[in-house]
Amino acid sequence: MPVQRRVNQKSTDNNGIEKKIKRGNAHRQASFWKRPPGYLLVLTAFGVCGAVSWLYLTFDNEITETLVRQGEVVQQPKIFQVQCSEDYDNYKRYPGCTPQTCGRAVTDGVVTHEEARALRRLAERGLSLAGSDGGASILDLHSGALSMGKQFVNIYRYFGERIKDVFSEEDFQLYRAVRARIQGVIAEMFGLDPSRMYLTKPTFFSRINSSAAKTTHDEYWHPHIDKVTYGSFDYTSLLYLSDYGGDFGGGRFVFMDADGNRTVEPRAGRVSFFSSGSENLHRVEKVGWGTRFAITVSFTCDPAHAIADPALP
Ligand SMILES: O=C(O)CCC(=O)C(=O)O
Ligand SMILES: [Fe+2]
Repeated sequence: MPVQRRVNQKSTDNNGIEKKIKRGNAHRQASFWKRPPGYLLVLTAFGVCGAVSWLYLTFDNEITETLVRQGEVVQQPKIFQVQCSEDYDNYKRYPGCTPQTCGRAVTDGVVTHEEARALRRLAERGLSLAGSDGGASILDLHSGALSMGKQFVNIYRYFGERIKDVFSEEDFQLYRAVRARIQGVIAEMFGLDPSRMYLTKPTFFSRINSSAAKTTHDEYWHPHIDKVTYGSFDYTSLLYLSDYGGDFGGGRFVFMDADGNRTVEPRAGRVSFFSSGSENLHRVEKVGWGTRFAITVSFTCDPAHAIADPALP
């Protein structure tokens, strides 16, 4: 797995750096008694610093480019093409849906501020019923899964008829309308037939704060590939419901490319979408303060993995 390779490579590099520094120290200690000229010590120090910086910049992969800032308003999708990974050679192809070209895009022109506010209120109401003991809680309106303590409950079973006091038919209509618009914009950007792509599970609201993780479910920050993590995903979309820098700090979305990191700063109403293969390895930065709300809405090309829109039971 690329994630694994990166980690191993990094620790090998760190070992290399450590060895270099240790070698440098040993050299300095041995030659101290011979009192070398001062300029040699200065040159050695510069050399070691230079080598360490070069190795760090080359291999640490912490060089970051911001694709879209929170304060920017992107009415038409801002598109970033990336080469499709070779994984697609091993997947079944679905005409009109399987990516021919891969990439990512961000748009603020699909969901209005009012819709984002209404969806955020929906998320707040639902997640206030329970929530994780750690920093990351989810609410899946399709399956009914809601984080509770260190596990999940099914809101439809747990709350029964009372769930109708929490969510209204209009809430579900709004989810459906927004889902359909996101599907349309993904189809347009990737040149797909929207009737050949299907909503898939899980589709969930997330609420993240800076509380310490209590279980692995709270560890949202790990690098991952959605197609690997979720299986059925072909296109992932994220609808942000709160503002980076205003509602929370940290929590930027990070594409981890071979030549560096590229971030998207969440903004309420912003939709970020991408092909779900390993060309779009990504992670979420740890949230440092405040609360971050988002919805993950994803699509599959495989009709066998299609799900219906969430609905009140
Ligand atoms: O919330 C985000 O920005 C990303 C979440 C994510 O990577 C996922 O749901 O797979
Ligand atoms: Fe993801």
